[in-house]
Amino acid sequence: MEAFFQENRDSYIKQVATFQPSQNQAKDAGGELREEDTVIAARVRPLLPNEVNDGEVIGISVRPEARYADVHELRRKINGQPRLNFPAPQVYGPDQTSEDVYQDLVAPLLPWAWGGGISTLFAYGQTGSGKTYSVSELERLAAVELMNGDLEGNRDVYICAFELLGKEALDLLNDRRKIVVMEDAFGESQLVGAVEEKPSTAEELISHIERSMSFRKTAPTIKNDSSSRSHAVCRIRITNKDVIDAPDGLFFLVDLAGSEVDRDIKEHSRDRMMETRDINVSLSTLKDCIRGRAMWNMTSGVATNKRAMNVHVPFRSSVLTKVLKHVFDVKGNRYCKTAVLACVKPNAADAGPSKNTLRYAELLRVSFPKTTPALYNVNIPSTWSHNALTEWIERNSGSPPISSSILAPTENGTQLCKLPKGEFVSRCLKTPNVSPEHARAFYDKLWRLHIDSRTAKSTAPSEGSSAIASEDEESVKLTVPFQERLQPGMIVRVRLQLRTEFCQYAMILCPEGAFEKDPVRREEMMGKKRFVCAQIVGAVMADAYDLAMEVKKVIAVADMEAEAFMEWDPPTRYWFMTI
Ligand SMILES: Nc1ncnc2c1ncn2[C@@H]1O[C@H](COP(=O)(O)OP(=O)(O)OP(=O)(O)O)[C@@H](O)[C@H]1O
Repeated sequence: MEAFFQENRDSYIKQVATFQPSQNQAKDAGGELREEDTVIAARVRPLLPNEVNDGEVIGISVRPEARYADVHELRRKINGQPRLNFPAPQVYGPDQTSEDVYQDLVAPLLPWAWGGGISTLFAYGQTGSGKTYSVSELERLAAVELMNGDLEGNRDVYICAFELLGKEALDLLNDRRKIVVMEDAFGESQLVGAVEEKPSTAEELISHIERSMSFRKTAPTIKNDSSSRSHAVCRIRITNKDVIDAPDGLFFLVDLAGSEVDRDIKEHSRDRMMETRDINVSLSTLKDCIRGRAMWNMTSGVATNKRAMNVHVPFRSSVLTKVLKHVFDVKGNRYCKTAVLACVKPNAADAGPSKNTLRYAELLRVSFPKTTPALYNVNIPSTWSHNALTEWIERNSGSPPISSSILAPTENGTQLCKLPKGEFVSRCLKTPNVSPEHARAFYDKLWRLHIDSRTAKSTAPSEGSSAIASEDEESVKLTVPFQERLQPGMIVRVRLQLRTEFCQYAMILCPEGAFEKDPVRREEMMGKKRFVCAQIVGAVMADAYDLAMEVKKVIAVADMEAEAFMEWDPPTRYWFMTI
């Protein structure tokens, strides 16, 4: 190939320089960069000075405005014709800086993690393509933004960094000591023995990042190319001090092992072959997980959720994806934002591996045919437009009403349901006089409605019927005083001393006398308008209630103050107040 390339070198250079894309290829191929939860981009690094000195030739041209990378592969029969065009939401060429990449790719991930969500950046590509260079620059920029930026709120930031080499996980902030990756009793991935630092300034955070990188490069026990054989993971954990029960935000920056499949063919050492096999398995599993997760993100927000139900994310198939369980486990119900940066060498000699890198990146892209938006249904938040959502917030957020313009300034129903709990509650708290309990209860209310709408059988109205009919019926019901609507299962607020404590809530079980055998006496008892009720007591969890069926009391309607709305939460087996 070398001789073949030398023979055709001049013709190749000429053809690449005069290459004109076809009309189709010249069109803008990208999608909306910021709207998607998973963004795939490519970065082609410059030819390095030593490569120029060695007479290497550029074989990939980038058209950022058309969002294409053209790979010019010299082949025996097709003389230097472009072989592959890579459409991506964004393609960065040698002239573009890490700041450019940061602004498009990483800047949107930070507020998401800051608000309690999960964000991940992966750098993929062959050895020497610029993965470590890009990730380290992006990490530095992110560190400055996190510690000195304009992100609002009271947060603590923690960092840990580790390397996955074969089946081992090594702590990059602790002399490459082994750490154990295991799932705890709650199904969370834990890094047992990993050191987590708590920087208080951007400089400290950067120095931890640099320290972890230096371990990767200079550890004496490992071979020179270890960085291309291991995945390096930097995990930034962000705790929300304003909303203490909100899940921590997580930001993973992952510098993946080099992607070339056949590098160990020459060496034939068993260990190396196994290592390569592990890397290939992990990169292939990663592809399935990123695609699966993107598909879940896309489909779980829509009314017909069959596709979301069928999505399989095989994160247990490799150590890398097991470590990143938070990112991929759809049972966690937390939405993730992911960016993948496919790093590419510009060299003509590497056109083959570069083509594979771009193909891999292309495989990560998930697109669904555009469908007509689902019909508005008051019970399905994913069908709510921004206006419908605004109205719903105003009518359902209790007293004082939560400001819809602060909670959801631009969002529609699907987007608000995806918002991490910490961010949702923090936004609610910006409305004066809204308490954290109020904000949390409102979050739970929306989230439960969303989950119910996803798990319920299709509740979409049949053709011709009004989508808001059920709401209308409920509204009519609510105009009748609650005393005239009393029925078993209804929860009421009472002004009685029920057990030892002053308990305010009880569930109606049946009218007093309902089981009386003597009809005359039954008639008399039922005429008294008294009901057998079960007491509802505070549970151990905040804002949760338990139904104490064993503590029954007969309560007169006159002692009932109002109807109360509580919702049964199957996972916790408690009742929660509906606002
Ligand atoms: N955008 C860029 N601008 C200038 N130099 C770059 C750029 N990207 C990478 N380089 C240089 O290219 C070389 C290889 O980059 P880097 O080490 O990041 O590759 P890598 O893909 O991480 O390789 P490995 O898999 O072996 O770790 C380095 O010398 C780096 O400084």
